[in-house]
Amino acid sequence: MSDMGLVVVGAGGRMGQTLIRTAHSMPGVRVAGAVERKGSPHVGLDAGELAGLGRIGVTITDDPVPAFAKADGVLDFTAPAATVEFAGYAAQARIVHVIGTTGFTQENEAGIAAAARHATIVKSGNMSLGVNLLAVLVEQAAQALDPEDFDIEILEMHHRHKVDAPSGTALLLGEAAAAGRGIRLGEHSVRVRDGHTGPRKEGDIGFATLRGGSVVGDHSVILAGVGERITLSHNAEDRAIFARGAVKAALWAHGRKPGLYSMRDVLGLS
Ligand SMILES: NC(=O)C1=CN([C@@H]2O[C@H](COP(=O)(O)OP(=O)(O)OC[C@H]3O[C@@H](n4cnc5c(N)ncnc54)[C@H](OP(=O)(O)O)[C@@H]3O)[C@@H](O)[C@H]2O)C=CC1
Ligand SMILES: O=C(O)C1=N[C@H](C(=O)O)C[C@H](O)C1
Repeated sequence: MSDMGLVVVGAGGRMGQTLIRTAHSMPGVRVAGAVERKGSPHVGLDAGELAGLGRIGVTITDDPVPAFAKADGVLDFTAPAATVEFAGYAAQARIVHVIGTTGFTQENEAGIAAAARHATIVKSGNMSLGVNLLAVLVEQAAQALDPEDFDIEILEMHHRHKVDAPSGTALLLGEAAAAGRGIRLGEHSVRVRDGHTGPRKEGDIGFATLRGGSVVGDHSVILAGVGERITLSHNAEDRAIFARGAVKAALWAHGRKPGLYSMRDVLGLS
C-alpha cells in the first residue's frame, strides 16, 4: 500500500513545523501538502525548508481545498475557528482529520461533531501516549477515593505564548476525574479562584493555570486528603511526542468509517 498523504495545516506554527519533521521521517506517511493562512509570510516557501529539513518539494499554500482533495488526511494544530473550517473541508473530501487544537467553544464542538458525519476525525487535547495513560490512572484514582476524603485539583504550566486556559490537557484530565466519580465536569469545575472564595465545596474539581518561558507542557492532578496527598504528573519535554501521536492517529483512522474518535480509541485505552 502507498504511504498515507498528509496535509499539515498551520505549517508555520510551533506544532506545524514539528509535524512536518515528524511526518517526513515516520514510515507509512508522507507530507502531501502544507497550508498557512492567507497573508502569512510562509506562503510560497518549501515546507521542509521552513521546518529545517531542507527542500522536500511541498510548497506552502493558502488554499486548503485543492490540497485536501489530493490527500488522505489532515494534521491540524491551529486555532478553533480555523479548525472548524478545516473540518468542513475534510468532510467534503471524505478524509481523515486529526485535531490537536484546543480552546473550543461549545459552538465549535458542535461544528466538529457535524463534520464527523463525513470525515473521520480523531480529536484530543493531548496526543501523547503518556498523558492518555495518565488520564486512565486519574479516572481509576478518582473512582477509588471518596470525594468526602480527597479533593481533586489540576495544575498546569505552559510557555508564555499559549492563548487558551485551562489547557486542553487539563480539561481532558478533569473529564477523566469526573468520569471516575460518575459526575459531570461542567457542574463541578472551578476554573478560577480570586478574592474571598469561601471554603472549598466537597466534590469540586479545581483548575490552576501557570504561564511562562518555554515550558512545553506540565500537568499534575493532585488528590489531597487530610494528612496525605497523591500527585499524578506528566511533563512534556519535546513537542515531537504530540506529533508522533498525531501521525499514529492518522494511520489508525485511515480506512475507518466517519465519526468522532479520541486518542484513547487510537491507543486502545478506552
Ligand atoms: N493536542 C495536543 O497534543 C497539542 C495541542 N496543541 C494545540 O495546538 C494549537 C497550536 O499550538 P502551537 O503550534 O503552539 O501554536 P502556533 O501559534 O505556533 O501555531 C498555530 C499555527 O496555525 C496557524 N493558523 C491559524 N489560523 C489559520 C488558518 N485559518 N489557516 C491556516 N493556518 C492558520 C497560525 O498562523 P498565524 O501565526 O499566522 O496565526 C500558526 O502558524 C493550540 O491550540 C495548542 O493548544 C499544541 C500542542 C499539543
Ligand atoms: O499549547 C500548547 O503548547 C499545548 N497545548 C495542549 C493543551 O492545551 O493541553 C497540549 C500540550 O500541553 C501543549
